[in-house]
Amino acid sequence: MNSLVLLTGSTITRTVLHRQLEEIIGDYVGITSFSIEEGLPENPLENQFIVLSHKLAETIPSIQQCIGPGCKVISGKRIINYENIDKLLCYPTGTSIMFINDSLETCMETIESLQELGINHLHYIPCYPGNLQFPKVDIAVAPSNFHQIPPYVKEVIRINPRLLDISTIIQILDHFHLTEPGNVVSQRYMRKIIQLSKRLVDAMQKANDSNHHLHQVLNGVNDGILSVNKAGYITVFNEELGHLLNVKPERAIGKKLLHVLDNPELVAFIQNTDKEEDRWFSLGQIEVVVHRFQLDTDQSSVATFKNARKTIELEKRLQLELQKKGYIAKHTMADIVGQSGPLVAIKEKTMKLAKTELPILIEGESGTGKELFASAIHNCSQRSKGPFLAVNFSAISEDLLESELFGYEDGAFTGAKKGGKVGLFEQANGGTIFLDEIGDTSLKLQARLLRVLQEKEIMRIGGSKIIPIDVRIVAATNKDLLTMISLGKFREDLYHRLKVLFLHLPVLRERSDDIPLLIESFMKRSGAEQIRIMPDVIEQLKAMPWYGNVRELKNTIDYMQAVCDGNVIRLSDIPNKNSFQESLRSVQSTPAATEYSAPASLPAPFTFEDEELLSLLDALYAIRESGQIPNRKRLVDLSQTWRKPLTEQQVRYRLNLLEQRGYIQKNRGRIGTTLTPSGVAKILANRAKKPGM
Ligand SMILES: Nc1ncnc2c1ncn2[C@@H]1O[C@H](COP(=O)(O)OP(=O)(O)OP(=O)(O)O)[C@@H](O)[C@H]1O
Repeated sequence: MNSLVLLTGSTITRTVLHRQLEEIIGDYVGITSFSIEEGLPENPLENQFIVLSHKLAETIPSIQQCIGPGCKVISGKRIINYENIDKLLCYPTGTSIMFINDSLETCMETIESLQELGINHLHYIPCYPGNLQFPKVDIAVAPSNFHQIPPYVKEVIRINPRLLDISTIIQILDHFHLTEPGNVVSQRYMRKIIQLSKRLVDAMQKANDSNHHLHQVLNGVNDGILSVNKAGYITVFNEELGHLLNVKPERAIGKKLLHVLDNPELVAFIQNTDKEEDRWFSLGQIEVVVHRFQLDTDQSSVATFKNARKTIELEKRLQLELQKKGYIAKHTMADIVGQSGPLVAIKEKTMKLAKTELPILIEGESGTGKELFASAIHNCSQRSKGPFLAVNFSAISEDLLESELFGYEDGAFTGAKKGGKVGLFEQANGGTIFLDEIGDTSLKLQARLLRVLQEKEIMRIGGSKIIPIDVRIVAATNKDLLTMISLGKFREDLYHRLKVLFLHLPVLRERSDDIPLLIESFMKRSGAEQIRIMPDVIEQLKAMPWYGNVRELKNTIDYMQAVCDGNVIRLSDIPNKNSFQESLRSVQSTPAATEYSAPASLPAPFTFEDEELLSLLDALYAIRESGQIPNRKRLVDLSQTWRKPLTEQQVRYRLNLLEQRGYIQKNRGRIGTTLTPSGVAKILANRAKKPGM
């Protein structure tokens, strides 16, 4: 039988080349192989056909000693081993790659072969014994037996020793007369080569496809996108930018930026390597906002161009959408009325805290303006263009609250809406969520909220997907959370997460100097500027304790406007003493001693125009029963048949009173006013007394 002896330097090369030859000619030729590493034959070989793994092997003395008389020797030429090399195609142009091999020569040879194969978009840095000063890069190509790769390298592409190239294989086949057309050996070799090439082509195709895809994405974007490399040449220029600048992308890519843009100020701005920045530019008829930043990897500058007019229109549309859904913050810092020391101080603090992204806890008695401040915080934060959603924890039942906040997947529970539901946290993405009355949350919900604050992600009820959310949390309470923590009713960890920043709103009795300003603003807001208020009334109002704070003051003003005669508010118009909210401390002992003041939900006996209030409550109930949403207009209409028909303002005042007494709950948006269980009980008891009503 024919025989061949393979001589190599390293064991790994011997194994790889032996396998290669075995696959091609193993059926016809007996192959023996030796490596210097493992030891060469002790006696010189005679009359053998010897294949050396490398041209240089001829010059190695131990190899020379092996070659005895009658031997025919050929030095193999080698070609890069395709296996794993296709991975290199996936890296972006210009990526730096540490290229390790046994000598500078083999490094350079292999790098050249790669470049010839078309894998020439990368920056290869040769490393070899004698020059193992590893560069600080994330990717390395290294022989499979090389193990001293620095630990910071994130990905190592292992390459097997290079294979014998086709010319060497043909020489071997020739020697054994195996090259005749149709010979199975040459066919097998060709098949192998074709398979390898096909893999390479496939990988290139994949790279092309993803390039094409990226190209489509870039051109589908509504903003102009530009990238300029370190040397000032344009590498990315999408179609939208072409429209904005009136330049065809193919005429821009590859050109120097300053030859394409004739606005030196803009060129300087884009190539400025300082921090990220936005600037407004006029380009002919078009106004654009340019955002510039630098890529860390290769110091390219990237700039996005937004058409200012379109962006403003888009923002307006977005605001309108949010408005339609009721997801906007109605109040700004300017709506917070008052010039007293405590109010000015808290406004200044609020403005500073609003600028951060951290959660804020607002504490304060009922009616001090917690919701007003939350709304103002959103509007002067960087999220002001995003949605603002307010959730009142005491107004919604626990189960409903959980599904409202987190949403649910299709079929998560009986009665779940088909197709699932997007929760409020998801809807508030990019904006602020206001968690009002946070002290009224169950421990179970507190645990879920804690996770949101810690992980900034949620999972819908019945879902398994983790959804990241970008929402700022502002929470408020009129309860003393520290006491609740000591009673085991509030989680301490949640408290600290919520209270990263903290605002304690001053009570009205500590800033009675603000009362005249507040009165003036409420009168203006309700369009009652023609009504005069006597100075002694203001003095008396300033002297009152206002346990219901600004809300109570506002309700009182509304009431006085409704009842006053001849457009003048006099002392006699101030409501009966019993109508005012009492200090909780004087009314209650436990367990709500955790609250600062009487909660609005405590049903109190009617002391003011009982009959009218009951009629109104009944009317609300009737409207709800008929499946309609009660609003002020409907209530005014209904009252026209009563002994004393009500005006819209009177209805509003009475609704406030009903809410303070805990009989109704005024909700935002489409839910409208709802009756609380105490309200329903009151109606039913009243109807039982007066069946005709
Ligand atoms: N400084 C202020 N300037 C103008 N209006 C105010 C001010 N503070 C509160 N208000 C008004 O008082 C009413 C009650 O305010 P808000 O609902 O924000 O109070 P709250 O503290 O959230 O009450 P609760 O604890 O009962 O929910 C609102 O109509 C609000 O606009």
